Amino acid sequence: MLKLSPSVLSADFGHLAEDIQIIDQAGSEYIHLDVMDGSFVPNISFGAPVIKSVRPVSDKVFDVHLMIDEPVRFLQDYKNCGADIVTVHAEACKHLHRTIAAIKELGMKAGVALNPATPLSVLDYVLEDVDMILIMSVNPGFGGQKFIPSSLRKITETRALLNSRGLQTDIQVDGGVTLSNVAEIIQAGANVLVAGSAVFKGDKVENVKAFHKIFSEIQ
Ligand SMILES: O=C(CO)[C@H](O)[C@H](O)COP(=O)(O)O
Repeated sequence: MLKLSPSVLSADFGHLAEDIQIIDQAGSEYIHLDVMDGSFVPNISFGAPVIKSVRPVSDKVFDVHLMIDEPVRFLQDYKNCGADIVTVHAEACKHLHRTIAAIKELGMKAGVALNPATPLSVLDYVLEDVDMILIMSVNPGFGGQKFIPSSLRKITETRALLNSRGLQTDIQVDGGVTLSNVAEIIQAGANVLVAGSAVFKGDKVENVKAFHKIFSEIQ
């Protein structure tokens, strides 16, 4: 099933709770929360206290993308603030296998994100343990960037690898996803689509509906 995960990085932080309620009521399946530490990525966003403060406004899946160094240090905080899925970057973990196991031991789903230059092969020995693979289609740190075209081949190769092992793991794509390119991203094999500016710029409800219209034409 195709799922839309609007990235609140592009929301109005002064009205974050209201913006989350709007995209929830418009039908978004997930809420994507981008945590940035100013070290792993060149930007700082928000952390567990902010997520905890907006958790009561929505029952949707809180899909937390940790763009932070050594995220294993903070997993308990993300469990406590109500994260359902925690995605860590392969590049940010000294011990990726241990970090995935720790996320699952806390009762959350484990995602692993790959930056545009990171090969799929880093997942070879953890593939069976991962609930979601996040293919970054921009260099992480900022919203509103352009989709990197080589990401399409990476998505195709990820789906082929999963199929070859009989796995139906979710493939999430994040960065530069728009109403114009989402169909080809899905056709390449993605099923969880993150969109920041394409949802929050303009009419949020109409934008969510427009993504879902495309999803229904493909499904
Ligand atoms: O992880 C991110 C940036 O690191 C954001 O989720 C992503 O960039 C979404 O923004 P947009 O859809 O505007 O590209």
